[in-house]
Amino acid sequence: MTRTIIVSNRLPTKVLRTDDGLAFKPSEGGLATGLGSIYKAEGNVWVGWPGMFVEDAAEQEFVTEQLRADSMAPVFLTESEIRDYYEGFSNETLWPTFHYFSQYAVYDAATWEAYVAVNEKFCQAVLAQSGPDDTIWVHDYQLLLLPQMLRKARPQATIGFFLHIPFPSYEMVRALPWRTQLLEGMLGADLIGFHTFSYMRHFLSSVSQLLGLPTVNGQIDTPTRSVQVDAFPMGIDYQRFADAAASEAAQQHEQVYREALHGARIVLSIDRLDYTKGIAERLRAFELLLQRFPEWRGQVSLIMVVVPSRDQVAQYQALKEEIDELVGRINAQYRTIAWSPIQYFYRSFPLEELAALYRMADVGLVTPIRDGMNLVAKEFIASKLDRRGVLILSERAGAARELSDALLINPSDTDQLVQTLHDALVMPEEEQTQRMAEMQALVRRYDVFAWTQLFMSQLTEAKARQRNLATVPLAPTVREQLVEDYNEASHRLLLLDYDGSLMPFHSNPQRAKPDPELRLLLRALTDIPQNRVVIISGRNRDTLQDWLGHLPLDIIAEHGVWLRAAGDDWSLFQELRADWKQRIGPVLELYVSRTAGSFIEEKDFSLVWHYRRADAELGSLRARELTRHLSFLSANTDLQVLEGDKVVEIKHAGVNKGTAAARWLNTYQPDFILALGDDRTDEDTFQAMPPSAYTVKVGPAPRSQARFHVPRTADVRDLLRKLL
Ligand SMILES: O=P(O)(O)OC[C@H]1O[C@H](O[C@H]2O[C@H](CO)[C@@H](O)[C@H](O)[C@H]2O)[C@H](O)[C@@H](O)[C@@H]1O
Ligand SMILES: O=c1ccn([C@@H]2O[C@H](COP(=O)(O)OP(=O)(O)O)[C@@H](O)[C@H]2O)c(=O)[nH]1
Ligand SMILES: [Mg+2]
Repeated sequence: MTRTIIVSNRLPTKVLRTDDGLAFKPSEGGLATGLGSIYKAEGNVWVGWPGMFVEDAAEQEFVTEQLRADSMAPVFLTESEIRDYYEGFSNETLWPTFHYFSQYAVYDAATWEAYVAVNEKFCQAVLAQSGPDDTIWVHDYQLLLLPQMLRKARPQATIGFFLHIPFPSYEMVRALPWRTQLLEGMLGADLIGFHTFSYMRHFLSSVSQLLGLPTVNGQIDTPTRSVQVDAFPMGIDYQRFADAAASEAAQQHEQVYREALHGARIVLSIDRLDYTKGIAERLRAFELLLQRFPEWRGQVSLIMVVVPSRDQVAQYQALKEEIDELVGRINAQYRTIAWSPIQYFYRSFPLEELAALYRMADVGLVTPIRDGMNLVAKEFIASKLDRRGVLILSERAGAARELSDALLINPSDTDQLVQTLHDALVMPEEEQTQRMAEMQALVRRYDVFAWTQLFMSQLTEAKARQRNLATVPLAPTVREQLVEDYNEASHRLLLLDYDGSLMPFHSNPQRAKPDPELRLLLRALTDIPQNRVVIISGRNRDTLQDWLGHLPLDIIAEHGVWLRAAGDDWSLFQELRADWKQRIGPVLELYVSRTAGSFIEEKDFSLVWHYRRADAELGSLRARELTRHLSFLSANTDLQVLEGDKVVEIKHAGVNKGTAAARWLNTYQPDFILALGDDRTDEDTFQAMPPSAYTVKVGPAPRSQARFHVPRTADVRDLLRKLL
């Protein structure tokens, strides 16, 4: 049976030390509360940290035992790991960076080391808890390296990753000295999920700009696999909150609270203590409300629950002081014997009491500066059984992308917030229930169970897509077979693409000259009398002649336009015209003027626009535009537009690498064929080959008509050496 192993930094249960020894309590925070409902299905396990330093071996064993009964497996962290990995790198480097608080971000090589080590520790724990067929679902920014670590240990594993916080713009990510490792760490997964489309877009943009990997329709082609990226806005356990709100206990609490508040209207604010939540800003706005709308004095109270969080991190301590001071000041200024403007609680509440607060609040005030999702907003909605109450929600919370019936505010615009608070307090009941009904329908439908199911089914699909690709890795067994067939053959044809297959790319194409190793390798291959070695390239014949002409090779240049058999002169595949270049050239010039770093390569019978040295995203945008433009201009002609690896080429339609390669097949009648290529233009070669040929796609990702795939040019060299 396949099981699901959930992995997150924090377990949904935390251990506490009390006077009576160790105690267990539900954890706070959206990840733990949100997923807490779903992991207990048969055989599943949740691997994570129990939230406290447990040193004693006997105590560790006790905790492990207790948690096992609840399908949890603890990862114990040492004090220095808690400091450097959790408080340090996770919460002083990644958290502020991903929430656009770069001024708070610390860059410290020592905490990075701890982050790597603890991710490794989690990796070992997951491997110990799971079998090769299990699905592993990794959560959040504390474990960005884990997917890749698991992938190394289990290349075939099914691995999902979900990020619960925003994924910021490339400009933020690039500031991290460890950006490459972090992105590569995530790419160990088969499916990567985010709360919103814009987080997903930012991630794809970072991957393309920092790793230079191609991304199409949310799919990233890594050298070994294609990885799917998608948006999955997380939901809550709707029924659980609706039931809690309906419970006898919640109603009793509500009654007690209402009596104590003497009928004041209630604005409710609930968060973990965090500078991303905009708590201080919210207090200032509430103070302004009392200033600008004096009619609310004595009439409305802000109930503010702040759940202690990360209290060893300096910024959190400073924020705590700021809040204490603000609350003190506002209360001191406005309170009366009978009324307090702010009821401030610095602790966490059990579910029934939270439910009572949600039930009774007239306004839910959720105004984070940045927030991955914000589940409090959704819990507030689920608890409104009578559909009365207004949600004020920051447009910078992930939840705002779904909850368009909330009163959306810009958390930097205090005037707007104050006015919106007033509007909410006077909103007609009919409008309240209308808005609430819309939001309830949505939050109920897209609950946490739907979320899990969707993520899991997309993960299964992503995995199936990888498997269904006809192109499979050139596994050691296949390679042995290839070498055996090669050894038995007497007329061997080797069709070798140059750039991206024999040679890695260079930002300046003229610098991708064959290195001594490659020249020796080609020389040795051509020395074998049974071999016919053909370089099959899109490059112009002068360059190929210059670089490789001295070797006894056959050469196909300009995608099949020019041919040269070893020792012979160059000849044209067929008579072609080049007058069209005068018409198309200026169009390419236009794109060069519009795209710094791009340039034109002119060949005898084709023109190429190169953008390898241009800004990656601008380049691919322009490439698509140029392709459309050229396709329009070349309609009803015999010209063809091709998008290659960071190039757009326009050339004759009837002549390509495939038509040229076919000529070699006919004249030479080989009994062994190896054809290598890396880009779109090599697909024509692959297509022209008989089924028995060894066709091998080189480089990022297995989307090809070739039978086999190798990730790097270095693998090609290895393979060719095997033939000597
Ligand atoms: O584990 P802690 O350091 O105590 O922090 C608590 C959790 O905070 C973060 O929650 C996020 O996940 C929510 C659900 O997806 C989302 O609504 C919210 O916007 C996020 O901030 C953090 O991502 C978790 O890893 C922490 O456990
Ligand atoms: O006393 C409390 C107050 C809040 N919460 C829960 O903490 C979570 C906060 O999640 P959210 O997504 O809003 O923000 P995060 O803390 O994850 O950034 C919600 O599920 C709340 O129900 C809690 O467990 N105890
Ligand atoms: Mg190539």
